Amino acid sequence: MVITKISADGFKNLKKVEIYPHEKMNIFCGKNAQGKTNLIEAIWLCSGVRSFRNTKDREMIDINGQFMNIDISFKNSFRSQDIHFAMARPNVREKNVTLNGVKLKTPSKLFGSLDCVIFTPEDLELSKGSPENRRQFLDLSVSQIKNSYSSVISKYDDLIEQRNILLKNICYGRSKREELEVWDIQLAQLGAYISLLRYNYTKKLDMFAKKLYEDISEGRERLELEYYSTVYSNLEGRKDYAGEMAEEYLNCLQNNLEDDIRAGFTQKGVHRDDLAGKINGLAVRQFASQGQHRSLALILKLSQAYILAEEIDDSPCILLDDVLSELDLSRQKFVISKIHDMQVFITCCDRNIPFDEKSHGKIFNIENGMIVQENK
Ligand SMILES: Nc1ncnc2c1ncn2[C@@H]1O[C@H](COP(=O)(O)OP(=O)(O)OP(=O)(O)O)[C@@H](O)[C@H]1O
Repeated sequence: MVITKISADGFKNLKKVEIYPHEKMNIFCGKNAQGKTNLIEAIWLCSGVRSFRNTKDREMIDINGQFMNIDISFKNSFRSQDIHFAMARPNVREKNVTLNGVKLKTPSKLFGSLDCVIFTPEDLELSKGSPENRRQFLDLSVSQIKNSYSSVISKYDDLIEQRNILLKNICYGRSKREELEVWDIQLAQLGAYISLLRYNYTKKLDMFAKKLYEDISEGRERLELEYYSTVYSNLEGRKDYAGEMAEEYLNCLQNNLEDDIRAGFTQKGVHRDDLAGKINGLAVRQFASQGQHRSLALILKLSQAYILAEEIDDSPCILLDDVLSELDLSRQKFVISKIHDMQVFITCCDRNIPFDEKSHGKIFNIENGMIVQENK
């Protein structure tokens, strides 16, 4: 997949942007607060996934302006496509989003057209940070290859919230235990399905990540990844998420009920699971060094890109927002060597990036929301 043209105007501080990216490497250089991340965010928005910065709709439009529009043309080996994304004040909820001229109901309908993988500095904390980050990583990864999955996750989150409110009400004698059943049955069905999808994805992840980790550690370290479930002791070979697995999930919720009432929240379930790893047999969480955490985080993101590429039978666009400057030279070279045959958008403040721009890419300069190509 290759983005051939990006136009943007009025998206945050971006002004009259019109660029024709290189089909491989694109580097966007600029001082702080010039609009580099805004450009990455504009591309990401057109992938149909919500803003990675949690930007509210009204914040997307230039504070001094009334409208914003983003236009992206991209192609794969079969066809060329166009995305148009626009909105205007005051009614920012009403977005004008079209794919190849056809109006879409919501921006999320763009999902699955322009496939992107994004690396941000926060992703470098993926291994070391909280389990919540890894669950979000798994959920985004699964939703990229299974369209309906993100709505399952939001439904599960709503149910858990309802259940937790009810648990507190039971604790204070305001509700009865029997009222839980209706929530638990639904939770068990969704939870079993989520467990299975995350488990299957983790198996793929393990396959790609093992090989990449061996490369980054020059054969010295062996990585194993596994899905840590708070409900199931073993998910190997399981398929019947609507039957046996849902039943086991329900039993788990019911067996923990008294503890949950005391705690005031649901202590077991996919909202408490984790992606766990071992390096040379030692648990990453307890024993990994800073460098090992960082390498693992990179490898998880690279594996995400490789799995998506395999699924869509094409390479996704890679968006690296201010990540390389956080890495030492050998890791920078490693990352670039693993994505050099995909289209890449890199933002940075300085241009000490290990690649030969003359033969392999374009460099753009960003200043005050305006973008100019440097090496024509
Ligand atoms: N709605 C908006 N309207 C106008 N300007 C905005 C809006 N939202 C953000 N900005 C401006 O965009 C600029 C930030 O752009 P961006 O986050 O892309 O910076 P950056 O070039 O990536 O910087 P850094 O290297 O520091 O991360 C800030 O100056 C901010 O004030």
